[in-house]
Amino acid sequence: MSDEARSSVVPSSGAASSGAASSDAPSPDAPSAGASGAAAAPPVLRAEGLVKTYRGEGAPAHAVRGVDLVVRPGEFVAITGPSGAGKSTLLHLLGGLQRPDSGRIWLDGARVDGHSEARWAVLRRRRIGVVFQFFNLVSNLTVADNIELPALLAGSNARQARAERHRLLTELGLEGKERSMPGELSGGEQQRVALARALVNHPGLLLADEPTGSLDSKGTREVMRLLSDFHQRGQAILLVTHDHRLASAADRVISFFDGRVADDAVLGAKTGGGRGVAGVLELKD
Ligand SMILES: Nc1ncnc2c1ncn2[C@@H]1O[C@H](COP(=O)(O)OP(=O)(O)OP(=O)(O)O)[C@@H](O)[C@H]1O
Repeated sequence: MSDEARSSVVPSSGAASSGAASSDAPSPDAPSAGASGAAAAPPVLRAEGLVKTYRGEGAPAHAVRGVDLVVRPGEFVAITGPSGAGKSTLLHLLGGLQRPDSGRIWLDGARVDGHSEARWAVLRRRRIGVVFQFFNLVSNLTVADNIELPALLAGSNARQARAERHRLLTELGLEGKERSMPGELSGGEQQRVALARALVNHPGLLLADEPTGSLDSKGTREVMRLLSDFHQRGQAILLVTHDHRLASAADRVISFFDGRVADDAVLGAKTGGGRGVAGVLELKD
């Protein structure tokens, strides 16, 4: 079906994600070096042939029409595109928050698309951090508890969870807010707490769905600077944003349109490196 034709998300650097993997085993076709320099390391995330159609009362919405995607360790990839293009749906499929109609997903080389809800929940606790536009903090838990809870659930003891929470809050400039409730914080502060919660278990991949979408320009700058800092220290990030200025902080920008990849540009190949937060810092209120 032409509607469901697969759109290759192979980076323009020539790194390959194609080749139908036919088993649950880690895929043998290791990507070649990308512009980000993450040579032959296995992908942190790989997806093939993802399709998602919403079927309700009216006409079906073909949100994702066949997408292949590879994210390498330490890579910062932005997915940008107009409203309704299918960006959030794609991110939700990749994080196991929604199920594809068809297609396959690997995390660190292991097939995961057939996992139960419970196994996906474990993955999101340990190996994939997720941040959303509206923070999704637990409103009746303190900042400290919001961050420590996923660490405890993942098996850290209380001392380790406290130490990790302390390290992250310091790094994120939120010292002294441990006992605050989320509702007592600004939007930018709440998103920083959400980032700490997402990163407390050192996931290989951070999925961020419009993380600055409800922030003013100051909050946006703070959050983008932090994302950039974490990326500089090796964190792989997949950022969904409709804002091209924010996308320019990434190594690679995927333009999504009508459920398909319209373009996949490795910024480093063209410019000698992503712009980092430079474009973001120019944002004005
Ligand atoms: N739960 C749902 N039920 C039915 N249709 C949906 C649902 N969620 C999304 N859609 C439809 O799927 C398509 C893709 O939506 P999606 O939210 O993934 O796009 P998006 O690019 O993230 O948009 P935005 O930038 O506005 O958030 C749209 O046509 C949307 O109306």
